[in-house]
Amino acid sequence: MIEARGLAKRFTAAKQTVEAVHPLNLDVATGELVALLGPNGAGKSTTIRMLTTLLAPTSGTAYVAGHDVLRRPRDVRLRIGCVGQGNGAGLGHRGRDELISQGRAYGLTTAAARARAAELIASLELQGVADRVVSSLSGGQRRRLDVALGLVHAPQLLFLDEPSTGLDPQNRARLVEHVRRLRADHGTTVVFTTHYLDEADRLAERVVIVDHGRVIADDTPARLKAAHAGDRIALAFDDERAARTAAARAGGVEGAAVERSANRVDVRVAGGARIAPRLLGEFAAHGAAAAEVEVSRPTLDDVFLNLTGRSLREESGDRAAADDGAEDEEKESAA
Ligand SMILES: Nc1ncnc2c1ncn2[C@@H]1O[C@H](COP(=O)(O)OP(=O)(O)OP(=O)(O)O)[C@@H](O)[C@H]1O
Repeated sequence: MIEARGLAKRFTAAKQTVEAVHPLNLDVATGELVALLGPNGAGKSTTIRMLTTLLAPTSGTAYVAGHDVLRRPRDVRLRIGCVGQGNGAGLGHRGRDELISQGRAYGLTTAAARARAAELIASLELQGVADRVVSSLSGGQRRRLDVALGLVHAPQLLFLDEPSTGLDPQNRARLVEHVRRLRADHGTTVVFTTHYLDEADRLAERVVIVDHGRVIADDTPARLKAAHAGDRIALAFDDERAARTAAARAGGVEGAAVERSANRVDVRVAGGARIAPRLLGEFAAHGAAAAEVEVSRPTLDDVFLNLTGRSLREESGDRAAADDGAEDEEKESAA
């Protein structure tokens, strides 16, 4: 469904060059549900904009839904849906009318566009919402309407750029459910970006982690966690002496990474739940009984931390910093 080879984008602005996307190879098979994950400014949106024909690559090629994004942008656009970071619907219009006009723009007859709008309203639970003007809708309702707009022409491939940003947890969960159902019911291939690591973990079958414009990992969430992050055994002791003894004992466990800070010890190791009871017994036998213990499974953030030495969470706060001072010199391909 997607075959990108050496796809790259360089922006030049105010005598500064930003390598937004380094030559990137990406294959997405039909029906896959793929998350692009990375900190602000990593190059996720730029990648999606190149794949959706909105931005011309500096170099490289990409076939999307069977067509070359540079040579056959129209054919690509007819086959894909794209929900960007902004709202797609006109604020003064009713959602249903927006859906119908979008259907007409894709060549459906008025009757077919009406039927399609009704179908999407039902499947995205927009009854009662679609007949109000867009400006009166909540963020979550608008986001669902945006997704519906992206689906009017029944695309084979749907791109969602941060679909859940700004939504409350309940609406995020609903959107995730809708995306899942979409794939189950229609076999739609979905590529989405997100800053929510738990969302990528729960929804995606495959996670492509991007950092500084490069793909640094690409696998299922489970395999990424197994390969790059162990379970975490967090321990607290009554005093520092006990913590030091425990850290030394834990250091003897094969493959364990141990960190101590005052009376706290963190052990990263595969199979932590199995290893923890044995360790606790060993600590106690050496006069260093633990006061508290917590075993947690790794997250995708632990994977990122392990790969880059930085936390995705620390970096996802300041969007403005990533875009700072960059004038827009991109070349938009004609609509
Ligand atoms: N039009 C532009 N002109 C100049 N630089 C740009 C432009 N668009 C993006 N960039 C730069 O390219 C890099 C990648 O940006 P991009 O928006 O693709 O990142 P992202 O991973 O989508 O980030 P976010 O999570 O914040 O949306 C950043 O350094 C950004 O400042």
